[in-house]
Amino acid sequence: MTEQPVGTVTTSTTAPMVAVTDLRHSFGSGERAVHALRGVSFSIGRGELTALKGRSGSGKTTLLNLVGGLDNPTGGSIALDGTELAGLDEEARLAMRRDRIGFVFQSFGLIPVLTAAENVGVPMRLRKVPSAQREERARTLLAMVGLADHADQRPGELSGGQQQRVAIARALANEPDLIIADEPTGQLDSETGRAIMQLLRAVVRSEGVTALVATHDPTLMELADRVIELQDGRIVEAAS
Ligand SMILES: Nc1ncnc2c1ncn2[C@@H]1O[C@H](COP(=O)(O)OP(=O)(O)OP(=O)(O)O)[C@@H](O)[C@H]1O
Repeated sequence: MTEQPVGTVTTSTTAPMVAVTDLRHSFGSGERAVHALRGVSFSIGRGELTALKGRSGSGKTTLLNLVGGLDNPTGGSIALDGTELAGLDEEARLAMRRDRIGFVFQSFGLIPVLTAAENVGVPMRLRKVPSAQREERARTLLAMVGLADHADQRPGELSGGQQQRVAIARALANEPDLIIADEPTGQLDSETGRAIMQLLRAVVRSEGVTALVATHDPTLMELADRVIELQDGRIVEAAS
């Protein structure tokens, strides 16, 4: 049994990993308000890889930030594994992000002065995992993403594709239930991008995680279990 923070809804084993209902989000107010999301609803089952597509400005990043608990929606609700994000206090929300979600960004987001293994260890440090255990898991994860021989190199000594592999290993460090990735291949050439997408597909399968990935990359759309398309803050297509 995992401990439930006070004030959260009890997790149900049948709940979808992600349930988004009539989600709305605006930036600013009055006449100048930008309505980035205008009533978005969908759910993602456990172990599914969902690609989120849409033109620039359609609301993809806004949606990922809300699902990841990085921002509060203007309206509607988000439940992760049956827990309503709106019902969590700041501490519980932080714990949810740290322990149950792994983030992957377009710009990799690695710490330049740390080695690949130390970067992968960062989320575990936040959870106070002892260093020997951290080191061992970091090396296991780096081997899984094909970087066994690069554990002691710093990001500046790695290619873009290798850096994104480190970021994927880092996202898996705390055995998350959900991976949220925003344009993970946006800075990579198409061949490297394809390899990263195949890696994401493989880890979603092998680790049993759920993934929501914003992308313009047709490779991921082919590999995804489903594709959700956003247009002007609304879902226009939710193919399975
Ligand atoms: N912090 C902000 N302040 C004001 N408007 C914002 C802010 N962030 C996003 N927006 C607006 O919200 C809308 C949705 O933006 P969002 O970044 O979610 O789109 P996107 O689909 O991720 O685009 P891209 O593919 O270019 O990353 C856009 O009109 C954008 O200008």
